[in-house]
Amino acid sequence: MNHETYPSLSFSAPAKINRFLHITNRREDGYHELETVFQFLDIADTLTFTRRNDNAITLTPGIPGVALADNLIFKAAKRLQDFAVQQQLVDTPPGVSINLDKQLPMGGGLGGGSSNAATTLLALNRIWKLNIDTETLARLGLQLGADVPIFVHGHSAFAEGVGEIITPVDIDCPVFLITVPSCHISTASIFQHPQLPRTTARLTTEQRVNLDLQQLQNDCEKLVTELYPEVAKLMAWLLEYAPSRLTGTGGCIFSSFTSVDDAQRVQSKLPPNIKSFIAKGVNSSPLLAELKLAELKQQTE
Ligand SMILES: C[C@](O)(CO)[C@H](O)COP(=O)(O)OP(=O)(O)OC[C@H]1O[C@@H](n2ccc(N)nc2=O)[C@H](O)[C@@H]1O
Ligand SMILES: Nc1ncnc2c1ncn2[C@@H]1O[C@H](COP(=O)(O)OP(=O)(O)OP(=O)(O)O)[C@@H](O)[C@H]1O
Repeated sequence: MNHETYPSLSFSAPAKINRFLHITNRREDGYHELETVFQFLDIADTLTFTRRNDNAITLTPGIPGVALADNLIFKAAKRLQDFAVQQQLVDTPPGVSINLDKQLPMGGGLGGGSSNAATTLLALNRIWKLNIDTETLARLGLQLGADVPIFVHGHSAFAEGVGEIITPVDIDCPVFLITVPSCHISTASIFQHPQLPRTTARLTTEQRVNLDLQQLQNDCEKLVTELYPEVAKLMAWLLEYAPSRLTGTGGCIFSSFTSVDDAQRVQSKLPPNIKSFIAKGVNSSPLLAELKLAELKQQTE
């Protein structure tokens, strides 16, 4: 048996925000068609991958309350392993030990689970030397979650369809104060709610070309603030200081500032029970640069 030891490689799984979110249609399968602009934040989980000599996929530490089989990191690794075998890209199923340093709040609309899945697909594609193209990885990712393709592509983007039709855009990169209410909001429960508006008109070509992100809203915001008084109270408080909006189906809110000092001034006044952090918007996911570096290192080895 081959007992080769492999180096460990670490990659970021950044957060995203939806700078606006329109719901334009409900499909027959229950999924919703959206129009949104995704932007990444310079805050991330870190995943460390070590190739194994056997075909096992392990994850440490686990996420309390999420079974290994339901963890999007495990699901992404398993999906890629199965695909590699089906497509005969490998002689034997490859294995990996994964370590997760979780920094992103979960279930708040920051896309941590989807981002973890995308990082796993991209990192293992490299580590297992599969050479699968980005489009195919995005397609595999879409089977795991609507937001995975955007994290695979790794650039700020206008997204439509269920989020998988992606047009890269370069947008302003404010400093954000991200506030994290204590309530957990299930994405599925918001999308299933009878009072969710679902028929916002699609943007015109003119609106798409000259995106005015200040003017465009999040269609989930009215419903979420009605259902969750804690979010309503926090939103009203933040709006006194800065333009503020819900990300995804909530409950995290992002407030925009031109400097870290300004964001910190408001952060210092927040009620003590509200968790928060300051992050900058970025147009390119830090993961892209890390993958490029790993590729260069591999070439010189
Ligand atoms: C709303 C967003 O946060 C915008 O970024 C995302 O599109 C949600 O993406 P996600 O959490 O990866 O969502 P998924 O795990 O794919 O779906 C969770 C649930 O939300 C609903 N869902 C999700 C995305 C979408 N475009 N339409 C939907 O109706 C579905 O009921 C689905 O069962
Ligand atoms: N690796 C993972 N990281 C985070 N959550 C995960 C992971 N794997 C599975 N999950 C499950 O997914 C749920 C949603 O987590 P996530 O952080 O992606 O939410 P979110 O930011 O609201 O996502 P979105 O904006 O895409 O709706 C969690 O509550 C958890 O049960």
